[in-house]
Amino acid sequence: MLRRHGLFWLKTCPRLNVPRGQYVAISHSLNISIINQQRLYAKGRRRNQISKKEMKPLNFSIPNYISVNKLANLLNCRVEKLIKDLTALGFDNITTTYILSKEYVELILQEYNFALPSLSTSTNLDSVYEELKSPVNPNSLTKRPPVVTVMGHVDHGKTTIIDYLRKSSVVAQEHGGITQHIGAFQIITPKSGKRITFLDTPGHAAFLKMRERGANITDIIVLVVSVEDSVMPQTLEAIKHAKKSGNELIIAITKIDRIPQPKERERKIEKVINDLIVQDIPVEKIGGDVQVIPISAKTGENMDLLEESIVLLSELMDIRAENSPKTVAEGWIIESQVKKQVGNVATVLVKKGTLQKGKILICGNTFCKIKNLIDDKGIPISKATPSFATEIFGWKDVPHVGDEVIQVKSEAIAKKFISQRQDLVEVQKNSSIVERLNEERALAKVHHANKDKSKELENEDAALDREQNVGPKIINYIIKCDVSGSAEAVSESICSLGNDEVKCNVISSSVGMPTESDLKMAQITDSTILCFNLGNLPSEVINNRAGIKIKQYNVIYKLIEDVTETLTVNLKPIFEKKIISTVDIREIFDFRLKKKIIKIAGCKVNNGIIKKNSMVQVVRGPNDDVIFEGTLSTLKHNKDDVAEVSKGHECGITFENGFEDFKPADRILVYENVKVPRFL
Ligand SMILES: Nc1nc2c(ncn2[C@@H]2O[C@H](COP(=O)(O)OP(=O)(O)OP(=O)(O)O)[C@@H](O)[C@H]2O)c(=O)[nH]1
Repeated sequence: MLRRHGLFWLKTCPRLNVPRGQYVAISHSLNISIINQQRLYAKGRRRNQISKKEMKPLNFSIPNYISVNKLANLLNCRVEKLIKDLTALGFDNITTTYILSKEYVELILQEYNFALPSLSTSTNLDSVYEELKSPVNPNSLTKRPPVVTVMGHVDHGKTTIIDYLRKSSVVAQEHGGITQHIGAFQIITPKSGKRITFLDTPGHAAFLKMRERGANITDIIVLVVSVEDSVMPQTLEAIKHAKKSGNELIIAITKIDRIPQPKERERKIEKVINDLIVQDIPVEKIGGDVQVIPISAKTGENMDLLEESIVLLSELMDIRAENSPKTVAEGWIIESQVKKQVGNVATVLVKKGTLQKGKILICGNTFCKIKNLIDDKGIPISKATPSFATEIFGWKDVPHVGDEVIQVKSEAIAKKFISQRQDLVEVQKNSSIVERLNEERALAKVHHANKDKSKELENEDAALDREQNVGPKIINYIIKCDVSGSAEAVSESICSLGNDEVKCNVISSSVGMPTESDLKMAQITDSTILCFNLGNLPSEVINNRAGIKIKQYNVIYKLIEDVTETLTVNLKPIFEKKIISTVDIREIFDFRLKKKIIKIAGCKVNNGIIKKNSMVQVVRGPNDDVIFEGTLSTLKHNKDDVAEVSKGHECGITFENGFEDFKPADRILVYENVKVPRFL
């Protein structure tokens, strides 16, 4: 089990058939250990051998998320038993409020011998478009140009190299100087006449972003090191990326023109090489295969050598791809933007197949019917083959840099797959919320356990609820708006409301009517759904069965006012003492009750009324030092017990808990606790 973005990545899961990249929401602190997980799966395998006849039918549908408590209800078993069984299965620190994801519920149900209709599908965000791709046909692979990324420390000369290459290629190809920045460009080497594709800045950014996703769009990295500075922090960073990516490496030692004196130049170049050897770069000097080319991007010295070295290396690498128009085309977005007059455009680096006008591409949450293809010189082209970067017009929305592009047969198919992907995005969003909740609850539980061990015996949920009062009280909201701008504005406005005692927490904010999944999430997180500018809501949303509070607004200040009011109501109450009567103690009487002598305060009510259940303070001296605070035990008029005594009348008083340390001239202040209005 591998950890990934705080979730756990089930690499191989025999029963769920979870593919690489599929993850399930288990919190760090509450995860089931690897050993226990293996135990769970091993049990699962044995369970698979149980005959179908022995299986119990499942009479409910499995929700995406469910608390242990509710699962126990559905299974008609005691929650304590379910927790015990879950612990035996390997779940640590499970509480009744712990939220289980569908995948785990399925495992648990199998453990309980339930016949599941079919196990969760194995699609995830990374693989949702996989089935659109065509398998590689080794027979139709043809050579393609290498794709090169230039990396190195700041100011070491990356841009100057790229500028030199672009300009020289423009001049060489006589395209009249029309150049345009599309994130990648191609050169034709002067000697061998071979093509190389360079990822232009932000090639570096795109490279890193795609590498994060496990994709590798570069074949060769040119590591630029200034002869003057040698290896610097970002050089090390680039070396790290290069090693991790497994890309071939070529070293370009730049700015050699700055050291005209040959011997000094030689010495400096040697130093750079030695510094690289220290970093475990297998340069040719020590018998390795990493070429080192000293260059000047200013004067052009050895630039042709650098280009030819790249060609040579790519020849050795034998870089190939399918380029037939019949192959399903694939590529990567390396730049995207909205252009005036033409709309959404994106530069696609082609990985396989051939891009042509009219073809339909899917990418993230958008798609495109290719209207036009433009090359890096700004010239319209009829097709783009592997390793070419081309600007493509016709996207419905601007695709994201680093996203994969895949050809689809029709717009209908594109829409269908995008909708599937959006569902998965929703599921992923929810799993991270669930994970956060589980973690918060686990932390609260640990806090609770540390603070008061004796509470362990108490009802866990009740104790947990109390502990969750530690820190500010959190009021959860789910925001649904007409447009994303409003969703952001509402979310930002209400997030800033609150103080140390009570705070808003936006569980999610999105565009559109509240969905089934929003309602479920609101139920799990005890959230109110705030709808802004949505018009009439469907009655099944307003009258939802779970009783989730849905509030509707079309004026933002009204929404903020309402949320502020809710927060205010949730502020901890503050009470002030209000004196409603004062009573003088005049004499002390001894009263014999059975064998005990009891002291009675003989008093006179100065103002107001004293009642039997009044809260009082007994005060003494000029500073009204409080010597007792509490309630009365008895209140008598003459010898009779009375409920109250009013102004001007005498009475006999004893106090709760046997307090008798009063003297004549002490005073009794009768008070009420009055709630003080609070504001945020
Ligand atoms: N003399 C000389 N100057 C160079 C050479 N290469 C780059 N320079 C200069 O070095 C400075 C930095 O060069 P850039 O190409 O901007 O460096 P960079 O690595 O792209 O910098 P960042 O984009 O900021 O990371 C500029 O003033 C260039 O003119 C070279 O080969 N010779």
